[in-house]
Amino acid sequence: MSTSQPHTPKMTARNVHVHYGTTHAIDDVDLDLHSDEVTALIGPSGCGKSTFLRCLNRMNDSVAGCRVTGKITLDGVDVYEPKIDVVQLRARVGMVFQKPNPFPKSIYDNVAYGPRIHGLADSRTDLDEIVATSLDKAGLWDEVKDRLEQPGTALSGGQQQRLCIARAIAVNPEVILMDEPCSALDPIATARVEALIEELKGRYAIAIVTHSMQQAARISQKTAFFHLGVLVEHGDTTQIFTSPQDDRTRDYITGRFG
Ligand SMILES: Nc1ncnc2c1ncn2[C@@H]1O[C@H](COP(=O)(O)OP(=O)(O)OP(=O)(O)O)[C@@H](O)[C@H]1O
Repeated sequence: MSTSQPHTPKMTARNVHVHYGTTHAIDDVDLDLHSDEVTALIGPSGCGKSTFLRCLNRMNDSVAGCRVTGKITLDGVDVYEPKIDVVQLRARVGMVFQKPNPFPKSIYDNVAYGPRIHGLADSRTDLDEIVATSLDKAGLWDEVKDRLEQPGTALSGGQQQRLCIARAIAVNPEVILMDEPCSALDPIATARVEALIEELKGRYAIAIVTHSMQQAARISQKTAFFHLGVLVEHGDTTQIFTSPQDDRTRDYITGRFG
């Protein structure tokens, strides 16, 4: 659960640069993520949105040739310090991907997997409770409660994405990173996931990469516009969409490029 004061950022990024070999993918980015807030990361293809998102829970660690410099903190602690346990970090800073990726296991075991490896349940009853609560928070419980032993992969795409969100929630994250979570979903499933993000924002700091300006405007309180690896502009979503300060932001949100 959040330990930050409301005005204290949950996560901070300062002077963050990312290189893939000789490609400078992120160039001196500063950004804060706050609890109780959704931050949308927008910008044209290849501008570095996913790269930046993946730095926040060190998903880039395993990418060959990727080098991250600068400082990223969670509750004031540098997440790149050698003492940081990356498995614990990724439980605190969970991730939901573009394509729903349930494990080839039952619905129950998909959600129970994290709590089991992190020792969060003392008994089967505890585990049952965590699974039920997580599925409920993810808005999926009523649809699956009578078929928890069926494979997660047998659900619809939208249900699978909500299962992946339940899986992230099950280990009590403080931050949830979402990389285009609705791009593989139809409009109805998208609306359900957006409604879920709206409900979840009271409990977690959420950062979401999206190509949809409408989605960013609907679900986020803060918007960060990236271009060629640079964070061009960041602020209240309403301000970014109604009175952007930079011509590049204005051109992008009005559809002149991207
Ligand atoms: N694994 C990788 N190896 C080498 N270069 C990479 C790798 N991943 C991304 N890049 C490069 O880093 C830059 C930023 O890519 P990134 O995927 O972060 O952009 P993006 O804004 O998320 O794009 P999109 O909206 O198309 O998903 C691009 O130039 C891309 O080619």
